[in-house]
Amino acid sequence: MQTLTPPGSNSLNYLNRARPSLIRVAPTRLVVKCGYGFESASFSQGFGSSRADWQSSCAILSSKVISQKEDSPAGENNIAAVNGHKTAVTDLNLVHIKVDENNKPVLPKPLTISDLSPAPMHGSQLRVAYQGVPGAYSEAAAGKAYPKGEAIPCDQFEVAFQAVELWIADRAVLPVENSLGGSIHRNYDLLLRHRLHIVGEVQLPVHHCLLALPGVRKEYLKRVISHPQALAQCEHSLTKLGLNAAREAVDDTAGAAEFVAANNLRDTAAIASARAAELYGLQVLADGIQDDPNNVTRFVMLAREPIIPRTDRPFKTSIVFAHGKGTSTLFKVLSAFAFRNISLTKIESRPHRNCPIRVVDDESEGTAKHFEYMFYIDFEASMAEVRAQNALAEVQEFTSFLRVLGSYPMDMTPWNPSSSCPQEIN
Ligand SMILES: O=C(O)C(=O)C[C@]1(C(=O)O)C=C[C@@H](O)C=C1
Repeated sequence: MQTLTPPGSNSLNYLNRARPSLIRVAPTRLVVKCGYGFESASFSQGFGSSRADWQSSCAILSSKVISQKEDSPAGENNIAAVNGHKTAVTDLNLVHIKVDENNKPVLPKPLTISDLSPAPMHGSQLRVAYQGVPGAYSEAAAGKAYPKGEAIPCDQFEVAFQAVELWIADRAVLPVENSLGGSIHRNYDLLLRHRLHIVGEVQLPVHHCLLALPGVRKEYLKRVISHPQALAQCEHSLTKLGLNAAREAVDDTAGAAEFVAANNLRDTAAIASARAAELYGLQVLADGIQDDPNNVTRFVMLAREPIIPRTDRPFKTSIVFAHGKGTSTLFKVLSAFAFRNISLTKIESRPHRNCPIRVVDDESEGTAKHFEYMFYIDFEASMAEVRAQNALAEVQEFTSFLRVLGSYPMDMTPWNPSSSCPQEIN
């Protein structure tokens, strides 16, 4: 788990200074959701609501104590049960002291600074939502991102977002792009629709295996099932293996393995991890069947609160924006970064759901229709850097909507490519 120390004074100044300047307002309501002070509502709301929750829990607890006392039969005032704990009542109006099994008082410990950190909120273990079932690559990514976390499987990406929003989980770890298959568009759309912040990224080498029930030979196979990304990442290898099998997409790789095992399918193989083979009792028919040995998927770590951007290690910032009224918006936006020597690591466009088509009157040609897009950009700089702040201030001038999805440490861990070509086991 990543623990970031409090920000330096520069970033704090930045938070305070930038807050009003980059808020973007739609006709009637605030639409921009930016961490890092771009929208104060979310930043303070998270802490505010949890504190309110905590205060109301205290109020409920104390009202229970009082009603317990009032309900207690005469003569039993010295020991009361409060929420299942035996409590010695030393003074009717004052403090209830818990006692242990030897009737010794157990005094509450004072809160420390770590109790006040925003997460984890429930005990010391972070609950990390991922899409898929155990054995999915997303589970491995969740483990890489939060080694001490408790991985919580979710059946859909959207559920993982909601699990964090509803405090059922503390973080979500979700794939956004793969070196072979490209972007996972669904998660780009969901990032915009939900109000979570990107607080980190992990890159996971993805090493696929062809799995089948024990004793099944590849000649028997009529079907290969897996996540669409995994099928795309193994397209050429499957052809090279000479399989005469239809390919079918399912929700996740490990789910495919589980399905083959649970239904005792002797004509179906799954593309999944070696861990999925172990978990669901399948044999590995071919190992390392991804088309490129350097196959890597990039995952983002999402939280309810943003982290404070820093400058003491490489940071990346992700933004999303919509066109402004003027011309050459994209060119101007890219220039804002280029002039400041800020490298872009990713650019993605998605259709604008709320206004998908723009109608333009053209006197000579009649009416033209253009798709409207949302643009997602990742750039290599921290929002604590002045050059990044200035670039975004400029971007804001050309765009009708701008949101910072997160400013977070880059995953710099090198990965070892898996062996260079698929290995058939049988
Ligand atoms: O199906 C899984 O195991 C997943 O974790 C999903 C997913 C993806 O969505 O891209 C993750 C990594 C691999 O690229 C293949 C599939």
